[in-house]
Amino acid sequence: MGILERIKEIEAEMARTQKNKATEYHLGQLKAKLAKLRTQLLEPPKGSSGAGDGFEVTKFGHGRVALIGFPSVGKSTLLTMLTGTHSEAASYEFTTLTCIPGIIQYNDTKIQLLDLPGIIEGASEARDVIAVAKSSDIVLMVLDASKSEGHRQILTKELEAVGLRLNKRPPQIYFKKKKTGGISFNSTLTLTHVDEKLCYQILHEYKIHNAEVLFREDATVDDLIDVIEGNRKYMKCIYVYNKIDVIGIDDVDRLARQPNSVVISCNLKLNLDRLLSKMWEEMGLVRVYTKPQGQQPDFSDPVVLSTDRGGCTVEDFCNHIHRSLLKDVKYVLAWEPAQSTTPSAEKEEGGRGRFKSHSNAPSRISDREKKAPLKT
Ligand SMILES: Nc1nc2c(ncn2[C@@H]2O[C@H](COP(=O)(O)OP(=O)(O)OP(=O)(O)O)[C@@H](O)[C@H]2O)c(=O)[nH]1
Ligand SMILES: [K+]
Ligand SMILES: [Mg+2]
Repeated sequence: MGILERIKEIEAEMARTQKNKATEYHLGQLKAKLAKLRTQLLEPPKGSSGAGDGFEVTKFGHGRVALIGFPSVGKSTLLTMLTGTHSEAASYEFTTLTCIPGIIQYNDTKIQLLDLPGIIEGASEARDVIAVAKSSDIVLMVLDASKSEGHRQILTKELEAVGLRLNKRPPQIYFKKKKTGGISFNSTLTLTHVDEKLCYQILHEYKIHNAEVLFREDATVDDLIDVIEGNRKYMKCIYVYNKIDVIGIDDVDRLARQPNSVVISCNLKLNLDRLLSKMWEEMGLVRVYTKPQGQQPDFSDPVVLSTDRGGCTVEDFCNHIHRSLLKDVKYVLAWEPAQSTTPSAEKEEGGRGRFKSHSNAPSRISDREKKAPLKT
């Protein structure tokens, strides 16, 4: 039996098993079996040079955003609107068959936007699409506002099946395999989903007999499996409801109020600016403008750091300029614009912007200070 059939079989068994205290252990075991099979499915076939890079395009700019969605929700139309790069759009499904990159210019930064083929439920060909999604900083899940709201759940489930976790943080479970000593199971609080026996059973399924497990939150079996698998990718996702021009205002209002959601219409160019600002916000990019002594800073060419990738400390900034810079840095003058998205020279010169650190301490900055966060 192939992996896909075995997955189907386990899913069917899970569906017909009633959820209660008595079946809890059996269901947990099935979940672990399923997770193992899905991981196998993601592994490149033996002898190949690694699958999943079929759609890969070169990274460009300060960040990367992938458009994921069912066919014909308007991904290509959106790419064309936001980047000016033409991506064929049409009323038939699977108009887009490959990955098409475009560049969004926003807040003096360049963000790479990737248009991708539509995903359909249960299609393992989605592997290339998902590999590209995993390589990006955030995902825009494009949804058709006029279609079933269930689409969002279906797609989320599809992505979860391949190890993507959207808008979730990694479970607070410490897990370490050991050579000897058996299983040590501990928790810092009362657990309501997982007990020692269930944990042992899951570990047994993975043939792990020596390990340290410490629950720091009331996590579920699924969380425990995610931690054992160790290959999950935690990503931010914005749910983009397109085509609001064809639905009523009450529905628009309801969709707009959902968490992490933005409603838009490509056809009527509605709310695209809101989408861009939300995207920018979620990417956690920080601009640092350098100022030569006695001159105005160049406000068109910032050094762009990311709170999610790499970090935003003085050290990160120095390393960004040149690897050798850090050891020579004696002090740093940093201005922070007060709540302004576009810093103005006047604000800085007038001293109204908050003068942050090290201004009165032109001595060698400590390693700790080099790790101080830059927030601009
Ligand atoms: N009413 C309406 N139609 C739209 C909007 N945006 C896109 N469309 C239409 O939706 C259809 C599909 O658009 P595409 O951009 O090709 O969708 P896609 O998601 O890229 O589709 P695939 O590449 O096939 O997966 C086209 O006929 C578009 O004109 C919108 O805001 N409102
Ligand atoms: K289409
Ligand atoms: Mg398309």
